[in-house]
Amino acid sequence: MLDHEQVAIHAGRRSRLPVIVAVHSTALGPAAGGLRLWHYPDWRDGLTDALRLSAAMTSKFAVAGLPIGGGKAVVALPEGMELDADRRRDVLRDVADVIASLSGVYATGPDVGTSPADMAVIGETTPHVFCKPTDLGGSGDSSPHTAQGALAALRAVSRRLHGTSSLGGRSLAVIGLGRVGVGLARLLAAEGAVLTVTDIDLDKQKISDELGAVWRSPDEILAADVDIVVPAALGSVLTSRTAADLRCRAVVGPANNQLATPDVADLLYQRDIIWVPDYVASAGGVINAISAELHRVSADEARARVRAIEDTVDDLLDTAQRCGQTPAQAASELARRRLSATSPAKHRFTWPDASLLARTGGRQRVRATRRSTP
Ligand SMILES: NC(=O)C1=CN([C@@H]2O[C@H](COP(=O)(O)OP(=O)(O)OC[C@H]3O[C@@H](n4cnc5c(N)ncnc54)[C@H](O)[C@@H]3O)[C@@H](O)[C@H]2O)C=CC1
Ligand SMILES: CC(C)C(=O)C(=O)O
Repeated sequence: MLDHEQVAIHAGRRSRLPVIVAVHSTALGPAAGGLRLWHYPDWRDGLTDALRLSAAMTSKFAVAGLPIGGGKAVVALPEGMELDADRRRDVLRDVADVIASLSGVYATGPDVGTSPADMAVIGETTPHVFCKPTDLGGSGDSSPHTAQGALAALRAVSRRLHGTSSLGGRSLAVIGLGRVGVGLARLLAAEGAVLTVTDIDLDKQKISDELGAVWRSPDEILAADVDIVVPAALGSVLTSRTAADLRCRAVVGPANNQLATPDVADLLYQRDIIWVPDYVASAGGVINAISAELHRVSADEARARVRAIEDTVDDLLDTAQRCGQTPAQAASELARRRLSATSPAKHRFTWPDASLLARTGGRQRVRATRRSTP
């Protein structure tokens, strides 16, 4: 059975590439979630990714306490296809057309393979986009905030493991030195953490050297003898096999959809390894973007909301311990409670029209507008 409210699949008018937008839930508000532009063996693998990623966004917003629903967009590139600047622009305009056709049910942002500059191109067609560059009125790159949020989650776990939130002297293995991973690795190195790192892109070894980290191959790193493994690349790194190989005491990181299957959370629990659900640890980027662009709070207040992920993780770990649950069960119950506390889906939420923001000079707190469903 399809769990999602709607899934749009279009062959891009210009690029002919498959553009997929999955809206999982608008129970809490209009849906949001990033645009992933990535290679897949088959476009249907991109569809599977979009379905899983959008469902995770619903939980992410619910646990973060934001009145936003879960969605995600994926453009599935065939293996080996590289996009030159013109073709990339075509793809982004195709994505913008699909988002515009959804009339405000979904707004996009950056994810793997996309950036604020890409959001600016989408913004030429539709207002339903966030994280555009700051000089174009957006909140800019989400990845530093995602890294700060993951750091906050790591602090809560460090307190559990070592009695202090400081990560100085702790050993961590960071998987993936992309925009979020490298930002997080730099924060950890600045605090005196002992780092092991990897990426499939061997050029990233330069960053490893710069950070004074130990480089491992992607195949070896999960079994590294460290305090905490930090997934910061793509999903499904935790399988029943890799869970058995782990030698760490916790797995906490910003990568979305880390579990290949939900039961891996139970395997980790049985091995006494703390796993913080990815949709909790990775929420910093959207917390900042929504706080800045929709709630119009100050940069300090947005940062404080991102740092509050530490309290959220503390509370989840407390609840899990008290109730004899895994942190995954505690988080998913919290999300379920918040989702079921909303009134039945009699109305569909949509993103406010950009003209509303323009009319209010962008200073007024903008609420999602509600549209009656037939
Ligand atoms: N950018 C953001 O604000 C947010 C990102 N995330 C998640 O964090 C993760 C990283 O995102 P970004 O840094 O933005 O993406 P990115 O595209 O900048 O970086 C991904 C990195 O992972 C590497 N990689 C891919 N497969 C790998 C593998 N098997 N082993 C090791 N390295 C591998 C890539 O070479 C690249 O350096 C993704 O799962 C994303 O969905 C989650 C929330 C927000
Ligand atoms: C950064 C946002 C847009 C996102 O998709 C996510 O949190 O996964």
